[in-house]
Amino acid sequence: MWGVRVTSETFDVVVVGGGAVGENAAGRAARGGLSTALVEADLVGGECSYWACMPSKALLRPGSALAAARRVPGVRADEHLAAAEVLASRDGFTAHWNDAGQVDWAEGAGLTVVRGRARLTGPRALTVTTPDGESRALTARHAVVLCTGSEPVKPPIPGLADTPVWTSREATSAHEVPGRLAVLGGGVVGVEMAQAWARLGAAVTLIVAEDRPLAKLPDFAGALVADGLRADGVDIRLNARAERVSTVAGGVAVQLSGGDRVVADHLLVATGRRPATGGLGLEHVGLTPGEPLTVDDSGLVAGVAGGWLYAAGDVTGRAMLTHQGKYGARVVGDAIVARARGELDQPRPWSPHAATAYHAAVPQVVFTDPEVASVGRTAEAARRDGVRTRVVELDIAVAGSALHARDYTGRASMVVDEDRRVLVGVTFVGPDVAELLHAATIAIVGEVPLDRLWHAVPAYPTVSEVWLRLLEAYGL
Ligand SMILES: Cc1cc2nc3c(=O)[nH]c(=O)nc-3n(C[C@H](O)[C@H](O)[C@H](O)COP(=O)(O)OP(=O)(O)OC[C@H]3O[C@@H](n4cnc5c(N)ncnc54)[C@H](O)[C@@H]3O)c2cc1C
Ligand SMILES: NC(=O)c1ccc[n+]([C@@H]2O[C@H](COP(=O)([O-])OP(=O)(O)OC[C@H]3O[C@@H](n4cnc5c(N)ncnc54)[C@H](O)[C@@H]3O)[C@@H](O)[C@H]2O)c1
Repeated sequence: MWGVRVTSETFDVVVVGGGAVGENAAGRAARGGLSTALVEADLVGGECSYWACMPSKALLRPGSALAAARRVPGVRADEHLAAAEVLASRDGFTAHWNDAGQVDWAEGAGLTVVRGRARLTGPRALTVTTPDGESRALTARHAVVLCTGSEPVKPPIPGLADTPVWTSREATSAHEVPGRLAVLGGGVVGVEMAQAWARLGAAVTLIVAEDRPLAKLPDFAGALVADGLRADGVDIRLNARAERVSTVAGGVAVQLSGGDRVVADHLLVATGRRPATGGLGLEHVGLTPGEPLTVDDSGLVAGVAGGWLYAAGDVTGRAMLTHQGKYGARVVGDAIVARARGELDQPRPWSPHAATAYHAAVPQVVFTDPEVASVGRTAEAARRDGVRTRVVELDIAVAGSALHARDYTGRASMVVDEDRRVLVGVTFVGPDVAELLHAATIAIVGEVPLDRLWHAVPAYPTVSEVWLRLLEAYGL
């Protein structure tokens, strides 16, 4: 092409997308001795580091700590959050949106970092358009791994497309506390950001389409989180449908069905995400742009012959969580190395080359106050899978919880596969329950029989004694 310099390079593996997931896939491939390029269009580290997990938790943690202190008898925690310092601390956690540290890590791990936007041009072949407009043709001897993440979905609400709104990027990187913030969507982003900004001083209205926030989780989770948000002054509109969004003087207005109108300085649209598969050249390898990439448990993309195209993370549409995507990426990287050595055909479930946990035990924490920590299947999902279930559900009321906080309010449930007498799902809701979760993940992945779990004695007086209460309530 006139005026455009084209260079051509070959690597064993080319990973497209340098988010947490791409970094892990590339890191494992390089560790296995394969020459590996990591192509990133924006910041190495991706969404999680700069506009998602890290900044959102940096915004939430000070409020959780202050609320926790206030719940302990005898602690005088009269102070308010120092918003400017919280925002400055958040800026530190995002390294001020500078990826030099992560590029250093990648190069230290032996990766070649390629800056630019990649698209497939055919089997094992890509073109990268660099920030200065040059084209680099990359060829992969063994594998291309797509780790391009996800993008926010905006529902087709009249006026929304023409109104400037916040996505999670603005909500996690804003440098001022808004006076009034409206949040559309009662999912994980919606509840976390509603609480973070409410505790930093914003007047927050949360617009929820269902009868409770977090509607994908067991009922009690959404109910307890709604109580927590209301205690922070969040105005929650349940069963609310946004009919029109418009710009008004000084902000944004959301017209709700039933006649109510919410006016705010900013509107955060938090109505879900979809895999980012547009503009990737998928049509050149027989796939449909815009659709999620369906993968097998070793990460191989379905519908592509030759066993060279892999994907991991949000782009697959499987659980959109950093830890889960990184797990899938480790599996992909190791599977590519094993296949390059001729050591792998079909991976066995639970082997290092099969991301089997996706089917059984995906852990997630919603970092609100109270926290929601869940792993495995809900009772409904297990029943849909044909599992004969029994659910045990109770309040978290043990010596450890009483000591942990005055009027500790929390609830726990476990879903038991009655035929195998093992756990298939566990949910905890309450202050600081996040760290209880890994025990549940281990019990589910290990398929620990309840009769053996009975011998895992929780220390006294910890909140973990709720495990004992759950097993007693089951009948042990
Ligand atoms: C507000 C918010 C909070 C969250 N909090 C948590 C949390 O606490 N815990 C948790 O587990 N998960 C959390 N998540 C989810 C988590 O952020 C994602 O699951 C995770 O970032 C997915 O990682 P990824 O590498 O697949 O995608 P991404 O992080 O999106 O990375 C994809 C990368 O690919 C690059 N890219 C895309 N297309 C191209 C191309 N053609 N060429 C080159 N590069 C390209 C992008 O620039 C990007 O850097 C949160 C999400 C949001 C929105
Ligand atoms: N702590 C964490 O692990 C964490 C935190 C934030 C985000 N995430 C991940 O990021 C992804 C995206 O999060 P999210 O909250 O955007 O998606 P989500 O799918 O969790 O929730 C989207 C919400 O928007 C609602 N919604 C959709 N259309 C609507 C409309 N027209 N009007 C009103 N409400 C509408 C849905 O009912 C749902 O409650 C999720 O997969 C989540 O797991 C994880």
